[in-house]
Amino acid sequence: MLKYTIGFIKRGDEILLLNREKASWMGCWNGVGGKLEEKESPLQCILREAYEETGIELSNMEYKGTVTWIVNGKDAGGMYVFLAEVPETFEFFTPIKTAEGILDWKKLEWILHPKNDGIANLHYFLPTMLRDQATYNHCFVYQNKAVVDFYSKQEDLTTMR
Ligand SMILES: Nc1nc2c([nH]c(=O)n2[C@H]2C[C@H](O)[C@@H](COP(=O)(O)OP(=O)(O)OP(=O)(O)O)O2)c(=O)[nH]1
Repeated sequence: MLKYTIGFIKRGDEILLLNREKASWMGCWNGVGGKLEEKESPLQCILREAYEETGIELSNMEYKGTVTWIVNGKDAGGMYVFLAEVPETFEFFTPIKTAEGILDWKKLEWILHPKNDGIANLHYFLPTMLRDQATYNHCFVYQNKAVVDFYSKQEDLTTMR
């Protein structure tokens, strides 16, 4: 079982991102989400975290796979990834300053721009996740803070039943 969830709320060509105020995330835009609580399923966790962090009550989010990290040769855990598409008419006015940080709708073009270093490592896995119906296991290999390898594998759902 992985420890975290991350979720992307998509409205047209924008995604609602959070710039957390926590020291470890300072200045870095990322999806909503957080740590799984005891006895909570990944879906329950992301729906709770999305509500806590944005106030948006989603009834469902689509499971899109996992992201895991290997840091200096060691398994460093990972997160379950979810997506929710809301209609383009969905009203949620930003930027909003919350207890967690700042929420804002960000254009996909901005999120995926290769020169954008004000964002968590989303450009590696977000395009596949948005394009493909299948679920994937994405893996980052870090050497200290630098990504030295990244690979994705389509999830084999037969082994998960
Ligand atoms: N894109 C990306 N997201 C990450 C990475 N590592 C990581 O924890 N996340 C995600 C998982 C969660 O959605 C979020 C972590 O949020 P958080 O540490 O504030 O979680 P939390 O509020 O539940 O934690 P806590 O206050 O209970 O300690 O960031 C990463 O390397 N890349």
